[in-house]
Amino acid sequence: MTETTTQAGENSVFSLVRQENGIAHLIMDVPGETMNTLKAEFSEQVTEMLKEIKDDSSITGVVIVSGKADSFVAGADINMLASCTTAEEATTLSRQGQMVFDQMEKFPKPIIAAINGPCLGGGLELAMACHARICSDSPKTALGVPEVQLGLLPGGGGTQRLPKLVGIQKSLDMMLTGKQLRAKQALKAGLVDDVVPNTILVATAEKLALAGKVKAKQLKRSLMDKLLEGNSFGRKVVFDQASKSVLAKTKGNYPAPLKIIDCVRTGAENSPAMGYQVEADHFGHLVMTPESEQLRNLFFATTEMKKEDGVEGVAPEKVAKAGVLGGGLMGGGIAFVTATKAKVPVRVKDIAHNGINAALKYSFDLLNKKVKRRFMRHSEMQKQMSAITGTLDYSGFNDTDIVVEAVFEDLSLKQKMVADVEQHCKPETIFASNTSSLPIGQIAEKAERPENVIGLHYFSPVDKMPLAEIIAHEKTSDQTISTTVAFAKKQGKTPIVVKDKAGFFVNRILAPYMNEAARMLLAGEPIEKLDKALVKFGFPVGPMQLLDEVGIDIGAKISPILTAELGERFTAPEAFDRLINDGRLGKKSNKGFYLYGKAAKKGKKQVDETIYGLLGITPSGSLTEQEIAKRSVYMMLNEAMRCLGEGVVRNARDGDIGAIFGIGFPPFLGGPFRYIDKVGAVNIVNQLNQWAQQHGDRYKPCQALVDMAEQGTTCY
Ligand SMILES: C[C@H](O)CC(=O)SCCNC(=O)CCNC(=O)[C@H](O)C(C)(C)COP(=O)(O)OP(=O)(O)OC[C@H]1O[C@@H](n2cnc3c(N)ncnc32)[C@H](O)[C@@H]1OP(=O)(O)O
Repeated sequence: MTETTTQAGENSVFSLVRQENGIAHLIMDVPGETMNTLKAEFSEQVTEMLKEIKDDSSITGVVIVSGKADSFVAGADINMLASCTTAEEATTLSRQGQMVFDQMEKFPKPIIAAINGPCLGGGLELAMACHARICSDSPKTALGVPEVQLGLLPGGGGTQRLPKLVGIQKSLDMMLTGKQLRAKQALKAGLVDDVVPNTILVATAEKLALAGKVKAKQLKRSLMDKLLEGNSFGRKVVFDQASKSVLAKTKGNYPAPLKIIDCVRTGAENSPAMGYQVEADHFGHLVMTPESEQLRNLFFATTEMKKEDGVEGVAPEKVAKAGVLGGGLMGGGIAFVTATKAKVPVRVKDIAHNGINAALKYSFDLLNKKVKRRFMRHSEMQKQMSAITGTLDYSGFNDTDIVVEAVFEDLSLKQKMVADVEQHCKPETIFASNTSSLPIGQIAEKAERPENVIGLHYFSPVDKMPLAEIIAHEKTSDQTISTTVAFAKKQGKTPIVVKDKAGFFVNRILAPYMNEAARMLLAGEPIEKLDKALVKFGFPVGPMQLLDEVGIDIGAKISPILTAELGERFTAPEAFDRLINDGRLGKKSNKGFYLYGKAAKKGKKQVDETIYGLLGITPSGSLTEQEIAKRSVYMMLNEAMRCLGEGVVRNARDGDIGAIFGIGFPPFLGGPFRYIDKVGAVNIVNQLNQWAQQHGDRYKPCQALVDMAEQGTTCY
C-alpha cells in the first residue's frame, strides 16, 4: 500500500513512493520520452531525493525502478553528449555522474535496482552503483555497456565497477565489444543478484532491501582467472593481450578500446580514485573525437529510420504468412529471419526435396547452436522450426501475404514466378524479388498486377547482414512499399528504399571499387597488399578476399548488366575471364585468390601464387597502401555521388547506412557521403581529374560531385 509520494519538483523525473513496509520506490520516468536516458540536470534531483530518504527515518531501504513499462534506463542521453563543445565539458558530465553514483554506493540505507528491459550504458552504471540488482527474466531485459559502439567508454564509473562485479576479463569483453547480456547470462556473470519474473520483480527487490545492508557478492573466479587477475604480473598479461587483439581488430582506427583498457588498468594497478579520474578524462576526450561523432550520427540515423514506413502517410498491411521461392542459401536465410525474427510462419517452395531440406537445415543449424549454448530451450527451437514448412508445389501459398523469390538470376524464370504467384496466391499478395541485379520493372513486365511487385534485396549471410534494399519500380504501389518496408524491419533489417536502376545502390557503388582493385592487381600490386590497404582503411575484408567470399563468377555476371545500363566504367577487366575458365570461382570452388581446403595452412590466409601466372603478371607494386585505398575508395565515392544525383538513394543518410550495413564501409567514417563532406568535394574532384588525365576517362568526377565542388555545398 502506498503511503505518500514526493516529486523533486514540477515535471520531475524522479518520484519517491513510500511503502508501508518502510521501503521507498524511487521511480525514474523521464516525461515525454519513450525511454529513460540520463541528463546532466538529473544529478541535482537525485541528490535531493537521496537527502530526503536519508533524513526520513521511516524509510529503511530503497528500490530503484523505471516508470516505463518495458525499459529500465538506456544510458546517458546521446544528444546531450553530442552537444558538448569541449572535452572539458564532457569530462565534467562524466565527473558529475561519477559523484552521484558514488553517493548511492556509499548510501547508508540499502538501494536495490529492479531492472526490467534494456539497462544500458549509464543505466547499467547506475544499477552497478546500487547495493544489489534484481532483473526480470523478460526477453527484453538486456544489460550492457555499448558505449564503445558510439566511440566512447562507460564514463559513469563503469570501467571501475564492472571489473569488480564480473572480473577484469569478462568486463573487458563486455566493454570492448559492447555486447549485451540477457538476464540469465547476467546472473551467471555475477552482474545481477537474482532473476525473477517481472510480476514479482519489485517485491523481490523490496524483500532484499528489507533484509538490511546488502553485502557485496564475492566474485566467483576460476583458478585460472585468479592466477591472471589476482596479481599484477597476471594482469599485465591480460591487458597486453587485450591491447594486442584490439589493435589487430581496429587497425588503430578506433581510439575508444585502448582507452577502456587504460581505465581498467589504472583502476587495478593504481587506485580506484585514479581510475575514476582517468575514466572522466578519457571520456571527455573521446566525446570530441571525429570517430565518436560519426558513430553517434549512425545511431541517430538508424533510430530515425526505425520510425519510417517507407512511404509517408501509408500504413503497412499486416503480414501474417509468408512464402519463399527457392531453398538455397538466400532462401534458407530469408525463411530463417521470417520465422524467428519476424515471427511469421513461412512456407518454402523448391523444385527438389534437397532444396527444402537445405532451407530447413539452415534454420535448424542456427537454432541448434543456440540450444547447445543454452541461449534457447529445445521446446522454443521446436516451436520456431515448426513455423517453417516446405512444399514442392504451391500448396499452402493461397493465403500468403508476401512471397519472396530467391531463385536463379534469370529474368524469364523470375517472370514465371510472378505469373505462378498471381495464379496461386491472393490478388493482394506481394511478390518481392531478391534479385541483386535484374531490374524490377522487367521482372514485373508481364505481371497482371505489377503494383504488387517489388524488389527486396538481402545480403548474404541473411541472418547476419543488417541491410535490405527495397526497390520500387515505376508501378509499385505505395501500399506494397510500406508493407514490404515493415516486413523487412520485422525481420530485423534496416531497409533503404532505392530506385530501380541496375545494381540498385550497394552493388552499384561496390562494382567500381572492386574493378579498381582488380586493375591495380593487373598492374602488379600484390593481392595481400591490396587487401591489407583496404582493411587498414577500415573495411572488414579487402576486395580480393571479398571476391573470393562472394564468388568471382558472381562479379562477372553482374558486370555486363551494369555496363549495358550504366556505361563502360563498369566493365570488369577481361583477364578475369581466365580465372573463371580455370574454375577459380573463389572459396566455394576451393580455388581463388587465396588458398583453401587442403592446400591452405591453418590459421593464416595465404595467397595462391599460381594466380599471378594465370593473369600474366609479376607482383611488384609501386603504390603505397594509402594510394591503393584512395584509388578504390574514390571510385566508390564518385559512384555514390552519381547515385545521389540520380535519386537512386533518397538522401545521403540512406546511402551511408546502405554502404555501412551492406558493404562494411568503415562506420567510423560515417559512410561515403559523410566521408565526402569530410575530405571535401573540391579535393576529390581535383584528385579524380588528375587521375582521369593520367589514366583515362573512368576516373572523371560525376556532375553531381563537380556541382558540389563548384557551389561549395555538402552532402549533409
Ligand atoms: C556516461 C555513459 O557511460 C555514456 C552512455 O551511457 S552513452 C549511451 C549508451 N547507451 C546506448 O548506446 C544505448 C542506445 N540505445 C539503443 O541501443 C536502443 O535505443 C535500445 C536498445 C535501448 C532500444 O531500442 P528500440 O527498442 O529499438 O528503441 P529505439 O527506437 O532505438 O529507442 C527509443 C527511443 O529512445 C531513444 N534513445 C534510446 N537510447 C538513447 C540514448 N542513450 N540517448 C538518447 N536517446 C536514446 C531513441 O532515440 C528513441 O527516441 P524516439 O522515441 O524519440 O525516437
